[in-house]
Amino acid sequence: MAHCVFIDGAAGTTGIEIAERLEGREEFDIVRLNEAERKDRDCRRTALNFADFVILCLPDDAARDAVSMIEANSKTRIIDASSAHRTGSGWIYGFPELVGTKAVESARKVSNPGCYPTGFLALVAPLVRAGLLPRSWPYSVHAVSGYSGGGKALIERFGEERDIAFRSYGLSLDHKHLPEMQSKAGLDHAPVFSPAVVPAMRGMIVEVPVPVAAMRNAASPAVLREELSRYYADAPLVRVHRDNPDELLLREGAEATDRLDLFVFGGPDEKAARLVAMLDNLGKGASGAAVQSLNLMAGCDPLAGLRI
Ligand SMILES: NC(=O)C1=CN([C@@H]2O[C@H](COP(=O)(O)OP(=O)(O)OC[C@H]3O[C@@H](n4cnc5c(N)ncnc54)[C@H](OP(=O)(O)O)[C@@H]3O)[C@@H](O)[C@H]2O)C=CC1
Ligand SMILES: CC(=O)N[C@@H](CCC(=O)OP(=O)(O)O)C(=O)O
Repeated sequence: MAHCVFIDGAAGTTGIEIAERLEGREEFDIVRLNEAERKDRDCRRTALNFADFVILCLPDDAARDAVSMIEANSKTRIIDASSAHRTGSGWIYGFPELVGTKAVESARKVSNPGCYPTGFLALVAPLVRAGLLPRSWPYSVHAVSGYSGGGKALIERFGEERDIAFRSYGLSLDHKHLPEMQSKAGLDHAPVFSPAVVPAMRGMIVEVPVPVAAMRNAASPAVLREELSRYYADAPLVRVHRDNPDELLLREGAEATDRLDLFVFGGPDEKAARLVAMLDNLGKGASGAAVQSLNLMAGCDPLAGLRI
C-alpha cells in the first residue's frame, strides 16, 4: 500500500521541488490542500495527523506550530526542512552520510540540514572525526548561494532588483546556521560565516580555508582529500574530486541536481588548503535531502526520485 505524504508548505519553493521529485512515484500518495485550505489550521491539523509522512516546508515558527499540532500518539513521521529543530533533542539530523542511514531509516522525527551547513559539514565533520583537522580551530566559512535559497521573498526581490550583482549578508554574525555547523561538526567554536547571494536561481559554493601549516594537528591537503574520498566512497550523492578544475562556476540557468561535489585544493607547498563544496541549495541543500530521508524512512530505493 502507498504511503500517504503531506507536504505542509507545498506552495513554497522547497515544497514545490519536493512534490516534483515525488511526481509519479507509486510508493506515495500525496495529500493536497487547496488554496483556501493550505493555511487553515484545522485543515492542516487533519492532514498532519492523517498522513504517514509529513514534510514541513515552512518558516521556523510555522514548523514549530505544525509539530505541536501532531498528536503524541499519532503514527505520523516528520521531516522538517526548516531550521527549527536541527539541534533539538529527539530529532535525527537528516544527513545520512554523517549520521548513518540506519538512524534515518528508523527515525520518527528528522530535521533536514540547512543548505550552507550541508556543504560545511560534508567537508569538515569527517575530517575532524578522523583527527585530521582540530576541533579547537576558529574556522571560517565563505559561501555564495543562488537566490532561491531565500525562498519566495528573495526570488521576488532578485526578480525586481535586477541590478544586484552580489549581496553580502549575515553581517551581524549571528546567522541561524551557526549552532548547527558547530554542534554537528563537534567544534569548540562556531565558525565565522560570510554568506552571500548572487543573481543565479540555484546552486551554491561553500568554502572553508584551512591554513594547515599554521594549525596544530592538521593533515596535508593530499591526506585530507584522501580521507574524504575514503569516507564518501559508498555515498552515491557525494563525489570527491581527484582532478581539480581551474575554476568553479555557478551558472544562472543551472539544472536541478541532488549531487554534492567536494574539492580539496592545495598549494604547491601543501601549506594551506581550500575545502570547497558545490551543491544545489534546493537539491542536497533542501528538497533532495528531504526526499533522500523520506526514501530511507519509507524503505524505498534510496535514490528514487533523486537527480544525480
Ligand atoms: N529555499 C532553500 O533553498 C532552502 C529552504 N529551507 C527551509 O525550508 C523552509 C521553506 O523554505 P522555502 O520553501 O524556501 O520558503 P518559501 O517562502 O518559498 O515557502 C514557504 C511556504 O510556507 C507557506 N507558509 C508560511 N506560513 C505558513 C503557515 N502558517 N501555514 C501554512 N503555510 C505557510 C508560505 O505561504 P505563502 O505562499 O502564502 O507565502 C510558502 O508557500 C524554510 O524553513 C527554509 O528556511 C532549507 C534549506 C534550503
Ligand atoms: C540565500 C539565503 O537567504 N539562504 C538562507 C538559508 C537557506 C536555508 O538553508 O534555510 P534554513 O536553514 O532556514 O532551512 C539564509 O541564509 O537564511
